Amino acid sequence: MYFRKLYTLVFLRNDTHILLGLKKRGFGVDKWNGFGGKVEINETIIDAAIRELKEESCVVVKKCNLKNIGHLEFTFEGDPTMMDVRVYSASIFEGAPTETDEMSPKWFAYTEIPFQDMWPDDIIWFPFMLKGSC
Ligand SMILES: COc1nc(N)nc2c1ncn2[C@H]1C[C@H](O)[C@@H](COP(=O)(O)OP(=O)(O)OP(=O)(O)O)O1
Repeated sequence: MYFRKLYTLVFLRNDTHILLGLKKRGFGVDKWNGFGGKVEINETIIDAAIRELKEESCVVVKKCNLKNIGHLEFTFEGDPTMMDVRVYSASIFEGAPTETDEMSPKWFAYTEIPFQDMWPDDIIWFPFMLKGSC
């Protein structure tokens, strides 16, 4: 039996590129990923997605411009917590992606995603996301 914990993960995209951030500390350090983190108590999932994106990249996105594109569940051997990750994408946002204490942002062409420096599961589900089939 697992204890479920809610997380968010946001990807900014345009027709050809996706914004990833290189995690500078903590869980997933030195991996490229979307922007996200834990949903706080008394916070909606979407508010958490907006807050984490801003904290980690300085980009502001409006609720109406966030599209819910997926739901991932991760478990780790010996850990009773299940990470319940709600995934969003947005192509309309305000501000320029800026390095923060947590993340260093960079745009990648869809053909040049750095899977070798990402979580190993990403190569399985990213292609579906990039094709727009989720
Ligand atoms: C295991 O595979 C994973 N793949 C991908 N692509 N993303 C993952 C995976 N496991 C977790 N994640 C995501 C989910 C969240 O967006 C982050 C983890 O959040 P974090 O622990 O950094 O949460 P914060 O609230 O920012 O934590 P601190 O404030 O304590 O730094 O990774």
